[in-house]
Amino acid sequence: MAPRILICGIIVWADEDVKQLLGPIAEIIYYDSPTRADFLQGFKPGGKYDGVVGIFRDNSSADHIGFFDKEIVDGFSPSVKWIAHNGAGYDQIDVHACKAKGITLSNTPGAVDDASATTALYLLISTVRQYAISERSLRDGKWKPSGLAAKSHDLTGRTLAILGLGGIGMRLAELAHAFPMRIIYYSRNKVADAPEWCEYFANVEDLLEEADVLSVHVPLRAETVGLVGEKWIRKLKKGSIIINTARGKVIDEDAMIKALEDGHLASVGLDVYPNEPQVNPRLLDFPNITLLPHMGTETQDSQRKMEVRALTNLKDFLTVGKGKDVVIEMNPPINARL
Ligand SMILES: O=C(O)C(=O)CO
Repeated sequence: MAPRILICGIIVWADEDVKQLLGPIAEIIYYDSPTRADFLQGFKPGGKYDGVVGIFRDNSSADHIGFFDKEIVDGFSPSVKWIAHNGAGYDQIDVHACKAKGITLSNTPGAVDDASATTALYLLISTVRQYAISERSLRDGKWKPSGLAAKSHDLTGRTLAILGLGGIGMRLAELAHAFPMRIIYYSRNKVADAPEWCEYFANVEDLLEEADVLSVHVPLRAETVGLVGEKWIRKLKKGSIIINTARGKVIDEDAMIKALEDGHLASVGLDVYPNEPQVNPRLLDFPNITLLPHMGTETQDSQRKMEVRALTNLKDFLTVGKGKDVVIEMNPPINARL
């Protein structure tokens, strides 16, 4: 009997790839659960998802069944061995519950780098040049607001501090280096293959003191909730800017809003929020900030790359027993052979 793979979400761009990659080697079933209770019921012996060995998951499934938290993961049949998440951030999945149950989790790093880094670049340019306020002024029939130049700068020669030099942070560094901006970064460890123009700071507070713009690229984990808080924000120079395309909860939103109110921060550019899709109404009152509705991977090219990459991880799991892109918390790896 062919191993069963559950598509838990929506495959938008890689419909043909599903057939090619998994069709010959698996029985593909599509989730059909309007509620969490129905989803969990499906994994009971004889249920519609019983015997599934691998799951493709994307964030759209959360609208019906919620996050892959401990309750969901614990409810999977023992046959489930692999979850291929379609996305770079996997904070909607309880990775420790997966590990405890012998389920390997993979994500799609790399596939999102271009689209997410260009989103950060857009926010960087928009905030430094105050484009959001000027566009609003034009739409209101008022041409440009007076005094804008006094609040706006060239990017050339200014310092971009990158918090977390993974794939997205590195791609943004390359793009911003073209101005050129000065690029500095903080990561837990110096990145071995970072170019020499990317200056490493072992001490985050030294980095913050040098930054004109701080761009956040760390994943959301228990230890990164509120990482960019009052103390770090106040270490930034007066008039600096924060860009966030990572996860909303990595920044202490109240501390950030306070710093916008008292002028310590000149602007922020946000693509992510603590409780998406809700956006704190206090943010909407600032004309000088740029807000996007989580556009980080809203391109067909990136979304297709992500879908193919997640499906390929499942194919590799089925054919050679291990997929690529296993998330870091899975170390040492689980032997996921069928
Ligand atoms: O891939 C992800 O996790 C994203 O949030 C992209 O914006």
